[in-house]
Amino acid sequence: MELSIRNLSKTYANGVVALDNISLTIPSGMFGLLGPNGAGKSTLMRILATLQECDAGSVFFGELDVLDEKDEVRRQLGYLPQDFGVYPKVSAYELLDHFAVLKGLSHRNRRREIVDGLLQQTNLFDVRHQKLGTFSGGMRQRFGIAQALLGDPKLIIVDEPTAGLDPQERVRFHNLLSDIGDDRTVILSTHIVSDVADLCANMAIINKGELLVTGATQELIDDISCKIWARFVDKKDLPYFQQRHTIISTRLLSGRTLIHAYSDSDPGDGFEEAIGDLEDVYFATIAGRHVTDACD
Ligand SMILES: Nc1ncnc2c1ncn2[C@@H]1O[C@H](COP(=O)(O)OP(=O)(O)OP(=O)(O)O)[C@@H](O)[C@H]1O
Repeated sequence: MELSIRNLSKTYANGVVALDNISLTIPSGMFGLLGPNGAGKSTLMRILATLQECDAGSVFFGELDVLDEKDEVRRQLGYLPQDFGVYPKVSAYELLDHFAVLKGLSHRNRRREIVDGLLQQTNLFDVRHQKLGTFSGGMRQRFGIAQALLGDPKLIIVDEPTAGLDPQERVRFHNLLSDIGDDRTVILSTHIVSDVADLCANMAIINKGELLVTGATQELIDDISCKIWARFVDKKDLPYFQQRHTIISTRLLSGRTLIHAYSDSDPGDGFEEAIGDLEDVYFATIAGRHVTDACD
């Protein structure tokens, strides 16, 4: 089912404009919401999860008025917040069972079936009697997904779920997310470009409360692919290149400084054509470059 956000705005009491007239259509499947810290992602996620009020705008999930019919939304929604805390002294099974009761699963045997199933799906069944305080970051996040899946929601929101996970745990977590994204609408909010590149068929980039671009991830990459030029430089020469070219990223590769320039045609100066990727889309968009003109 499609989530339709129209003209959504939110300004905090201190005057910070967290969301500035955002309109966005989120189709089913995995959708990546990408933006730097402070972009407004969590504010948007909390509004969608009915935990915060907006100032103006509308949100519909299919026919459901998300801003108005909060109780119904809560029944249909799974949410993994950025700061998902667990009770360290209870076991995974006990806490998930408790959440299941809160979700309205009152029938004992049925609840047991569902809780066991979710623990299996998130690969936590073997450790279900272990106290949550002993869990690693990755295990805790997988537990967070298990609780978000209670009640078989059609809309799932996960807010920066991979921050702090080691590479192996991230891969495991990605696989889990991609499994649950098959027949649902899953919004993944993150500042990690590769989370979106790995998982999301559709995406948006927001910064400072504004929607900068949205579309199919592969199309956005295709649109920029012919406009990225790369070269290694000595660090001391960086200001020279920054003055003469539109440098969208500077990164270290095996200890050497690699710069990417954005240009419709060969910028000269020793740059070579590079194959643009989602990081280039992200950096060029944040730098205020227009990236939606297709390549020839
Ligand atoms: N309760 C609040 N009161 C005032 N300002 C706030 C409040 N919550 C967030 N902000 C500000 O609103 C802006 C957007 O914050 P938000 O947390 O939505 O961004 P974010 O993209 O989720 O970033 P992060 O990844 O750091 O959480 C930031 O400038 C932030 O400082």
